Amino acid sequence: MATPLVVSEVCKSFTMHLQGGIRLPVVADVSFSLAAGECAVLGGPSGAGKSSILKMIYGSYAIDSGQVIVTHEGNLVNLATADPRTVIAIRRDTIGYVSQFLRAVPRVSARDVVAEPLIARGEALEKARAKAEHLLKRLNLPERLWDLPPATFSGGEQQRVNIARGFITDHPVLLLDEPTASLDKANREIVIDMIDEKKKAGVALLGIFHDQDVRDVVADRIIDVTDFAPHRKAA
Ligand SMILES: Nc1ncnc2c1ncn2[C@@H]1O[C@H](COP(=O)(O)OP(=O)(O)OP(=O)(O)O)[C@@H](O)[C@H]1O
Repeated sequence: MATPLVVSEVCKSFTMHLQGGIRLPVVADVSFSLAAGECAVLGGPSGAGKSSILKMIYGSYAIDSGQVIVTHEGNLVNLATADPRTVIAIRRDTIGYVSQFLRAVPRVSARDVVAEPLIARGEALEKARAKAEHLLKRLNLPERLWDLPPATFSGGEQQRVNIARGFITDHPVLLLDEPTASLDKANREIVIDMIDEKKKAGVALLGIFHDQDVRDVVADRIIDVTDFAPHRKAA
């Protein structure tokens, strides 16, 4: 079986156009791979570049140099050079992402926000909605909220909608950016179980977890992002 994700010598800096074009190097020579069925966790202090690495892998941030190779529909694709249509197809079928905050779509119910990634992959509406309801129930989102748009939900409720949306598909790679940050202990336990089920299903997971208890339980391996600090490379 092909390695689902290989990150090789990736470098990233931000150019601050409003500050006279100053370049801020964030990470350099980021190299690691993810195996099917493992959960690797990005570690390191605030500002080390953990979220930036996830965003590059998801195609949200441009990559200055290096490669992010993903196995997509049986082919190896380099996300650093992929065209936007390919990035959209990879997001639909290969790489899932649970961000910290829900980007709520006005007037779309919580149930349909969760069902949408399955519908985009061709699942029948009723089946997708049934699966969405199952996940929302599992995550203890009160049934009275399912028909409502999540914009006015509490932080923890929005996060559970986001988790359900990210976990509803069977993407082979799943990126998790602090998925448990706003959750109480009971719901954190449920998300830990859901991560475990993904691992058993052969999904490769890469996450950021500031909560040490969650990290200790889910991490098969910690990738220390300070190893990719740009100044170390220049020294
Ligand atoms: N869009 C951006 N424009 C400019 N600088 C950015 C941008 N995104 C991130 N940075 C900078 O890159 C550095 C790394 O940020 P990043 O969010 O990746 O760190 P992190 O390790 O995830 O931090 P935290 O644990 O606090 O979330 C920071 O100095 C941040 O200010």
